[in-house]
Amino acid sequence: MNKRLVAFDKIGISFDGRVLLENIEMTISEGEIVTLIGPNGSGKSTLIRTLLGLQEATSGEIVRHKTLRIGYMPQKLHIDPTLPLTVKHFLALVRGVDKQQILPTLEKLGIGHLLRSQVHVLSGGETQRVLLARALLNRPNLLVLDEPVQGVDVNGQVELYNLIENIRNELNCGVLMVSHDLHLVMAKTDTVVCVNQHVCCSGSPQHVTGHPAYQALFGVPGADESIAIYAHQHDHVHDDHGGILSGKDDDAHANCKHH
Ligand SMILES: Nc1ncnc2c1ncn2[C@@H]1O[C@H](COP(=O)(O)OP(=O)(O)OP(=O)(O)O)[C@@H](O)[C@H]1O
Repeated sequence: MNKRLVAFDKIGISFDGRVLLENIEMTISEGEIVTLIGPNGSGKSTLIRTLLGLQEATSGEIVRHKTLRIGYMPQKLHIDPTLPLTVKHFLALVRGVDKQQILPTLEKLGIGHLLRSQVHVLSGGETQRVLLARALLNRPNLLVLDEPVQGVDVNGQVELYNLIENIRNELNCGVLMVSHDLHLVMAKTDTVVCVNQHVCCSGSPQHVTGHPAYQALFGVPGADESIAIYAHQHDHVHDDHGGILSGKDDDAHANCKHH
């Protein structure tokens, strides 16, 4: 059986007394692709930051397997555009990197030809692959990807998701990713976790997309299935502290795991 790499155990996060997340339960095992979805500002990146140890949880704990080794791919590359920096030098900055692995890793991701390119001239898709290469050079057993296809066109998105799936198949690593795309990502995911203050629903893509809580949150496109539109129907009301107000909108949470 694949080993469990991470378990979020009743994680709660509040800022200035405002509850952002509560009672978050989620696990990621080797070989498993888990995708976090949820509306803007629902705390997906904050959960990732908590896993990375950059944000403290207000309650609960994250249980990490003793062998856990994370390769993290951030949403964006923040580098001063006036700073001359080649892809090779950028990747050589990875702590403990085996420099012999830089070119093979780039080649595996189809960007070996970019070795001597300046990082700030790369396209959106090329930048994402370089960031993925950096995450892989950390020799992870868990890849953590925060919106990995951001700034990439639809064809590029399909290719990137295919790459991520191939990497998982090859390394048997776990993958935790945040995504706003509901259609493409579903096909590449073992487990979907839908957060909106709490875990509204989770499970296989088939289970989640058929779940009333998911359907209450996301508009599912009917006529044109070729492109999924991220449509968050915010059909319940939060109070000033992020709590969910009761009333006629209760149905949106009627099927949630946590109240
Ligand atoms: N350190 C912090 N102090 C105060 N508020 C914070 C802090 N970090 C995050 N927040 C707030 O928490 C909320 C959730 O932010 P987060 O970036 O995790 O959401 P998200 O689900 O990733 O959003 P998006 O889909 O837009 O990327 C935001 O309102 C943000 O301003």
